[in-house]
Amino acid sequence: MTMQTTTPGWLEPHPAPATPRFILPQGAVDAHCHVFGPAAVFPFAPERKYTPGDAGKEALFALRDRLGFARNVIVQATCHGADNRALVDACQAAGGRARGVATVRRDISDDDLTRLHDAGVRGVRFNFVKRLVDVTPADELLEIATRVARFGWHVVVYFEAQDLPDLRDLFAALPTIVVVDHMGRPDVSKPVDGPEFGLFLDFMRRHPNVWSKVSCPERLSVTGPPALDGEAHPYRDVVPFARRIVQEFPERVLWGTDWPHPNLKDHMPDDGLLVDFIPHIAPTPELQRQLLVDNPMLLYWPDEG
Ligand SMILES: O=C(O)c1cc(C(=O)O)oc(=O)c1
Repeated sequence: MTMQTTTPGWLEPHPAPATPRFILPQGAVDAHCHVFGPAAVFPFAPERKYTPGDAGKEALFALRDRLGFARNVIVQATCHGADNRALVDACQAAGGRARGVATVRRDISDDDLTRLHDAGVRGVRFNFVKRLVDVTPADELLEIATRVARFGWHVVVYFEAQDLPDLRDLFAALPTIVVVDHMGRPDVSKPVDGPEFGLFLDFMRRHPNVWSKVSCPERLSVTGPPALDGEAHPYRDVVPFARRIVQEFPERVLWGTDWPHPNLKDHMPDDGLLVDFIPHIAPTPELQRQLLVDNPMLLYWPDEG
C-alpha cells in the first residue's frame, strides 16, 4: 500500500460536528461535497495540485445522517483529475441517495459517458481556478458540454470573481444549465452593491440557465467569525452576498457543505454550525425549501421531485 504525504498544513474535517439547531426540511440535499480516495484504493491524480487526507464515502454518509440531509451531490475534486472511480463508487454505494458531477476529457467515449450516467452522474465540472488546475482549452470544454447536453447533464463551473469578464462569453455559449460554484468567489471585502458583485448578478439576470451555489462562507469570509465553538452567527460578511442571490434567484440556487473542505488554511469549520448558517441566507421556510429540496431535486432527481 502506498502512503501519501498530505500537502503541508492540510486540515482534516471537523472530528465531531455539532447537531444543527436549524432543522433541515424533509428531503434536504447537500449539493456540494467531495470524496477523497481512500488513496490506497482510488489513487490521486498525478497532475493534482494538492494531496489531501483520505475522506471516503463512509465518513460522508455518516455526516449526511448526522446533519439531517437525505441526499448528496458528490462533485469530482481536482485531486482526482478525470479519474472518476472514487466518485462512481460513492454514488453506487449510496443506493440512489447520491448523484455525481464528474470531470471528463474530450477523449471519453459515449459508452463511458453512459456508464457514468448509469452510476448517477448528472453533470461535468469545468475548473478555472489556477491554483487547482492547468487550463483546458475552450474548444475542448465546448465540445464536452455539447456531448453531455445530449445526456441531459449540466455544467458546473468554478472560477474566481476577477476572471468572470474573461470567461462569461464561454459560459454564455454553453448549451446546458450552468451551475456556478461558491457564488463565483466574490471578494466580500468589496461592497455587495459594487461593480464586481454587480457583474455576477447581472450575469445571472441575463442568462436564465445560470444557477449559483450559495456555499463556502468559510472560504470567502474575511472577518469571520468562524463556525466554531457554538458560534451562532458565523461569517457575517458573506451573508449579504449569499442572501442577495437567494432572494433574487430563489429557483436557481443550491447549497452544499463542501465537506471535507479542501485547502482551508485558517480553520476547519464545524459542519453543524455551517448548517445553522442557512437560515441567515435563506430566511423563510419557502426559500429554504427551494434551496435545499426543490432546486436540487429538479436538477439531480427530476423523476422523484
Ligand atoms: O477552493 C478550493 O480549494 C476547492 C477545491 C476543490 C477541488 O479541488 O475540487 O473543490 C472546491 O469546491 C473548492
